Amino acid sequence: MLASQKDFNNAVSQVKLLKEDPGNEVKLKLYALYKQATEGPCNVPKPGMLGFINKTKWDAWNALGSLSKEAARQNYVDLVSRLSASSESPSPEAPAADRKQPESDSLVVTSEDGITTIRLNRPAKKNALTTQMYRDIIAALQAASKDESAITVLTGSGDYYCSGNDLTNFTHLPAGGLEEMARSAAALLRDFVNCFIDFPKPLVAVVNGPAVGISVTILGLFDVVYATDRASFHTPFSHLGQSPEGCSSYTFPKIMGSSKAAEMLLFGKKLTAQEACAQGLVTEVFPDGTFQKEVWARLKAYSKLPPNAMRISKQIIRNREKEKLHAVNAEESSVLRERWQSDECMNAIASFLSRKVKL
Ligand SMILES: CCCCCCCCCCC/C=C/C(=O)SCCNC(=O)CCNC(=O)[C@H](O)C(C)(C)COP(=O)(O)OP(=O)(O)OC[C@H]1O[C@@H](n2cnc3c(N)ncnc32)[C@H](O)[C@@H]1OP(=O)(O)O
Repeated sequence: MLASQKDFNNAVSQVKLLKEDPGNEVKLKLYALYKQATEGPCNVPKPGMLGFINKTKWDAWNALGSLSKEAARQNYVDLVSRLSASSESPSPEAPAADRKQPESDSLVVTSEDGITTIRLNRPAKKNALTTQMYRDIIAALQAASKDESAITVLTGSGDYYCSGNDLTNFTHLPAGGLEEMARSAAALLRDFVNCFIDFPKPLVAVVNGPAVGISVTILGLFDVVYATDRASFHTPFSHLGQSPEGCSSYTFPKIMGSSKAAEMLLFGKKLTAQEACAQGLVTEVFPDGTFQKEVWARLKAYSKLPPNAMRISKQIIRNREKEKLHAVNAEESSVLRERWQSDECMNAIASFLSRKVKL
């Protein structure tokens, strides 16, 4: 569900309480989103060249094009909540030794040689993501964005990279029932994906085996994806009565063209590593026998490059897409919230859990 008028009004008040000046670029973004949320698409004439400040503000508003008032309101609320969170964080640098360790053993975070590695560590369950793991990954990414490492890596332990959402997440019904469960799952999903959209450093996926569901869709938000030739890429959303997330409804058609994206996202076509590389989802495929050695040697060399230059280059490459990605994430999460309450979805999960169906 998109942010309400009340959420928006709260965010407008919160901006005035920020402890740190967010800088001109962010203030311009806030201005543009505020205008779009309250007045809709830019509808006033472009100021002349002499009114430099007004022209800059007009350009920022106009750049939002036909973004709906609701999506602009949501993006404004998200931006303010990120600003509030970062202005409350105690220190800009969190050295690896001080890093808060994840709550569960299913995630292991290490920092070495300029690389922070976030490892999914639930091999007996093919690294399926529990609710706690989503939360731990959010915390790990937030810490990695501020630590001293140059590059951040996500990878898996064992023979799988990740089998996607742990389908038993949906079996623990809270007191508010299915509706409440879908609401909180959508909120968690949105926060999780937002962290990938906003991650400021080079983000690399080291895909050590098959990948399913959300672990595949978020690959479109990584900067580089290295895969073993044993990996496969599977998004069986229709089989599960669900719909795409991780911004894949936007990134996949952009990466591979709409018909190849449709075959994956609508029909659940599973790609081999070589196919995923040919489609542009994977950067490079390595033979399984030498995968770890080759990939880590390469990442160690890259981690010695000047970190600020890499951050700034990433910013240039990604920034103009960010608002769009936040809007896509909000929409996908809201659609899934409905899907999770559907019979199609509940039956599919029940079938998996009763061992009748394997994907
Ligand atoms: C309040 C609510 C919180 C909500 C949390 C946030 C929600 C965000 C959700 C975002 C939407 C995400 C969507 C997706 O990711 S869709 C994809 C979901 N994944 C699957 O459907 C994969 C299901 N698994 C399989 O089909 C097979 O297990 C697999 C092909 C992956 C492997 O088969 P294989 O035969 O090699 O191995 P096993 O099946 O024997 O697996 C070993 C054990 O691991 C368990 N397992 C594997 N995957 C999952 C999974 N995704 N969820 C739960 N459990 C999983 C499997 O059951 C085996 O367990 P046992 O040894 O106990 O039998």
